[in-house]
Amino acid sequence: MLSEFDLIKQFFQRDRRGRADLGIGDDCALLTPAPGRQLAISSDMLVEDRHFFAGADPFMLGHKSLAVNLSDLAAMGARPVGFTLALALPAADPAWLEGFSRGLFALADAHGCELVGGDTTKGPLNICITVFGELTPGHALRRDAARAGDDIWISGTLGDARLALAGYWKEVALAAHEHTQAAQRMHMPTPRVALGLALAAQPVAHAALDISDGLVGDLGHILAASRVGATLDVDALPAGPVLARQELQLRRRFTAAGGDDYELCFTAPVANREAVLEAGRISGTAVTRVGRIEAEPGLRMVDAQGAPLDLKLSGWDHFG
Ligand SMILES: Nc1ncnc2c1ncn2[C@@H]1O[C@H](COP(=O)(O)OP(=O)(O)OP(=O)(O)O)[C@@H](O)[C@H]1O
Ligand SMILES: Cc1ncc(C[n+]2csc(CCOP(=O)(O)O)c2C)c(N)n1
Ligand SMILES: [Mg+2]
Repeated sequence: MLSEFDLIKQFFQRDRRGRADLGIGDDCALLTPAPGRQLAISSDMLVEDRHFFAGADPFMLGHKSLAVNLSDLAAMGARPVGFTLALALPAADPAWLEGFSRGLFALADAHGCELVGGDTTKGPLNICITVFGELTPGHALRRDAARAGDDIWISGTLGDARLALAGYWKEVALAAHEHTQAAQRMHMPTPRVALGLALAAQPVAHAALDISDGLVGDLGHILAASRVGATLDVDALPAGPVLARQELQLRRRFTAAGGDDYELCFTAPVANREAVLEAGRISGTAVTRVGRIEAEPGLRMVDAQGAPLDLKLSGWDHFG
């Protein structure tokens, strides 16, 4: 039987020296911030039966637990530095821990983000990560920084994760290979860290966030914080490759209000269009212009001809 401390030592404590002055093993980790840089901090929790199905693949769960957190750093334009991991586990299962830690560290190492501490307890499966990043003071891509006249942009594609969920829920009948492809987007999201860094560099963008609850809900946070409104061209939203083959109404619903996308939605002045495209190129991330920030409050959704669309969509709400 693995004890609590064996488990930490075997699966989470690593010998290599990292950025932290003191990592796993004491009451706190110690990190020295780089001189003149600002810390960006965010937490995200994944709960069984709410964020993932019971029996979920542990490698993909390790990846996703960190990916959704790195996505928040990306949305702020911060460079990942380190993270803590709080875990509740129903049992100390070595096979599960091996897969989980492999998925977690594969992504952590790809971003130079060090696991510096955490907490482990017995209980219903629950994974909570807190990430730490750094950025140049004044360059953070804040939700309150959108201005009337800005373009609205989206990274990558939207809706395939929601389509996969619809497949699991039997809302939509998908061929097995289509479901497998869409499910990859749901279980293994790609945090757009390089794009976030490129957008915060000049800075090129004004406001940004990552899309976790669905675009219309999340864009609403930018509009409220910035005290502006927007027109969104729903038919310009880039659908994931599997969703792109579905009918128009489903495409509209799942691109505009899917959830689990972990793409960036950001605003930038019209004068920076070429700079945004360049940020996309240097980060290897597709970027698509999908609307305009306006002084008039409210979100106006329109079709490709500019005609109003009344889609009655809202964002994911755990208590809604
Ligand atoms: N229990 C809490 N105590 C303090 N602040 C919280 C708590 N829960 C959320 N917040 C804060 O509320 C804001 C919105 O949280 P939320 O988790 O919805 O973030 P998000 O980035 O919109 O979504 P996601 O968590 O999917 O990335 C964040 O600033 C977050 O730090
Ligand atoms: C089993 C299962 N059911 C539903 C979903 C969809 N889902 C759950 S939480 C969430 C929003 C982001 O969460 P948060 O705001 O807590 O970060 C979404 C889109 C899923 N992934 N797995
Ligand atoms: Mg977020």
